[in-house]
Amino acid sequence: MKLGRLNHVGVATPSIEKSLELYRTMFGSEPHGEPFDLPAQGVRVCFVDTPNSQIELIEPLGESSPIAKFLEKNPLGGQHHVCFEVPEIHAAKAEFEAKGARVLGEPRIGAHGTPVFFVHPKDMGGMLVEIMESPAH
Ligand SMILES: CC[C@@H](C(=O)O)C(=O)SCCNC(=O)CCNC(=O)[C@H](O)C(C)(C)COP(=O)(O)OP(=O)(O)OC[C@H]1O[C@@H](n2cnc3c(N)ncnc32)[C@H](O)[C@@H]1OP(=O)(O)O
Ligand SMILES: [Co+2]
Repeated sequence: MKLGRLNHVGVATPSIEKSLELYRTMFGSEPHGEPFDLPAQGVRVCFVDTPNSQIELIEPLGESSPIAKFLEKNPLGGQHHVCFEVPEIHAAKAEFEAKGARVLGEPRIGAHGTPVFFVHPKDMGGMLVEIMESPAH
């Protein structure tokens, strides 16, 4: 499998509004659209565009949010995951599994409307990796 385009860097935050204020003040950046809820992923999301990728701000949604523990350990928030595109999600999942990496659950529809899955940070050199089927697929 070839490493695809870096789609986004996921940044966990206790408050999307406060993070957007930071991006406005520090970079003069405006959000790409309004924040929206993704209940199936347990997060509220908002994107900020960069010239070659996106920052994905994620705030916990609901009590069992997958980013709750991360924010307990990092109350200010911080870099949470990186997301790479692949042409075909099921082939990518099978390849990670064949190489012994722990895929966290089944592919689910992500913030860009295509299926995504996560690979355990302990199998990826300490970095949580999101794999996303390319929107062009
Ligand atoms: C917006 C939707 C979607 C998109 O389309 O883009 C998203 O991006 S949703 C993003 C949020 N969703 C997820 O993160 C789903 C996948 N995550 C998980 O399944 C879990 O969070 C996890 C990665 C398995 C961690 O489990 P958790 O219960 O939260 O914490 P633990 O304490 O058990 O962690 C075990 C171990 O891993 C270290 N860790 C945890 N998170 C990260 C991280 N983001 N980056 C690097 N390392 C991480 C944690 O510190 C523990 O290590 P030790 O302390 O050494 O045991
Ligand atoms: Co993401």
